[in-house]
Amino acid sequence: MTEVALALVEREGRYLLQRRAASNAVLPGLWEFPGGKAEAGEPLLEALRRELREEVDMKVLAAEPLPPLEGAVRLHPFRVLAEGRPRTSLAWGWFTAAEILRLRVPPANVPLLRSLVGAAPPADSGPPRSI
Ligand SMILES: Nc1nc2c([nH]c(=O)n2[C@H]2C[C@H](O)[C@@H](COP(=O)(O)OP(=O)(O)OP(=O)(O)O)O2)c(=O)[nH]1
Repeated sequence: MTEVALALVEREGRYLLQRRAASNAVLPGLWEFPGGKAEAGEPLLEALRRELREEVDMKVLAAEPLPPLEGAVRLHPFRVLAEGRPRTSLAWGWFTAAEILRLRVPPANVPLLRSLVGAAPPADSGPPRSI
């Protein structure tokens, strides 16, 4: 099974999304969380760090894993505290989970997005701490 690390970078209730290139053979034009496949033997947290750096030039400061989702690939979402501003040649933006559900997204993301809508973190929960 292909293991994919996803970065849920949330700021003020909005998540960073980027739009996959229209030319991408896989899920063209869909709005996704930054992330990608772990290489052989690569720990998920390393894949998360590498993909966030490669895709949006941001640095992971802290990450907390959420339950994985099984589909064509296995998605491993992490709540991520990241440093910097996104820099990418793809279209990108900050969206609430409810807004994301109105965009074209990978089908496997829908249950995750629903759980984010239903479980907005309490105001005092603070940013992710573990790493
Ligand atoms: N990045 C990302 N991938 C997702 C999301 N939802 C989802 O089903 N996927 C799937 C699509 C792909 O099958 C897989 C990620 O593959 P990818 O092609 O983006 O991976 P990669 O960056 O490692 O790219 P490559 O080296 O294979 O070109 O996970 C999501 O929100 N973000």
